[in-house]
Amino acid sequence: MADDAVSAPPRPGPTPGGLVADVRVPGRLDAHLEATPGEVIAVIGPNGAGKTTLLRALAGLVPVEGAVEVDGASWTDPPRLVRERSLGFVFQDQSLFPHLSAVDNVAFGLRSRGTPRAEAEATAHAWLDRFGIDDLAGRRPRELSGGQAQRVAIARALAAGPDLLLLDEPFAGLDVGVATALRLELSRHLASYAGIALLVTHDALDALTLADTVLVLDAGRVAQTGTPQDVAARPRTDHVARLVGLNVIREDDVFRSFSPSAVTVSAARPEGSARHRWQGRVVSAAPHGDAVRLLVDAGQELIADVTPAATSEMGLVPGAEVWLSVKETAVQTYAHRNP
Ligand SMILES: Nc1ncnc2c1ncn2[C@@H]1O[C@H](COP(=O)(O)OP(=O)(O)OP(=O)(O)O)[C@@H](O)[C@H]1O
Repeated sequence: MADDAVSAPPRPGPTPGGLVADVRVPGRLDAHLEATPGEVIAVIGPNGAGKTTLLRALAGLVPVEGAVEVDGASWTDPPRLVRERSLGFVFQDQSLFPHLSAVDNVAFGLRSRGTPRAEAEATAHAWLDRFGIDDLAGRRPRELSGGQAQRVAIARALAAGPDLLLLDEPFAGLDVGVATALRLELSRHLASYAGIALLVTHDALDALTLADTVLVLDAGRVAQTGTPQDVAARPRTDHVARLVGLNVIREDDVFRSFSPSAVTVSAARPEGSARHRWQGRVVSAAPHGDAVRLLVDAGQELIADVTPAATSEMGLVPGAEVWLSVKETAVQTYAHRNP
């Protein structure tokens, strides 16, 4: 048994059914979401939008009004205890058990679901091996680097093949290189994971590379859902526009977005009949690739990329008054609501 399990780690769980949830936490969150088996949903939004609350509510760590249904079974009526939900989670404050070795941490979830010790350990070793850290199986969490500990935590969450995998900023606090390697590994594991994964992230790259669907939360509500490509191309909130490096303005019932490189910055009011033109004040100027990225307060914040030469010639320092304009042909217009 052990040999089999080590050479061929079990694919996570039987294919579960979908998720349908109306998650209401008074004053903090009011969100509806649906997901199908195998779907990876990136949850993005500004600080305080309710991302962590959503995950904790699905896990049963925060009491919810509404209903959570997974694979046709209610998790809320009657309320199921956290340990009775088919869940794997990596929460920022829910670190590894410090007194258990890496392999025992990974085996813990399996053991608590009744898997015999030897089988649980063999499966845990197989998962550590998949993450390339089985040689560290005997180490306690304090003897692991941040990246290694996070691999153990993700392996632990996946090992029991849960219906729902909840990852709250799994790469936060890791060095860029370590985060990049872990992102690649996670994307491999998510590709063969049969359950539904929700991944909270502040990083557009995570949303674009790991997710099938992006769910944008804003002030406790779902502001937008769609494919990563759609959300990136047609953002409906300022936060997402910033995340993907676009400007977005709202006009009546449409949004208009345009790239910072399409913005012309001038000291005087632009001639002609440019429809899109704003007067504002430079808030900040910072290097951005070969350009300088200006953040301008023009009633709303807009970003514009200019050359370093133009920055010094025009004195584009914080406080400088400027005009911004953008040609109609560089502006993408789309409806306010999902079709
Ligand atoms: N334990 C709590 N009790 C009461 N309110 C809370 C609690 N935890 C969070 N909140 C509030 O609920 C709202 C959503 O917080 P939440 O942590 O879910 O946001 P978030 O999107 O995860 O933010 P961040 O990106 O900063 O982690 C915030 O207004 C927050 O102040």
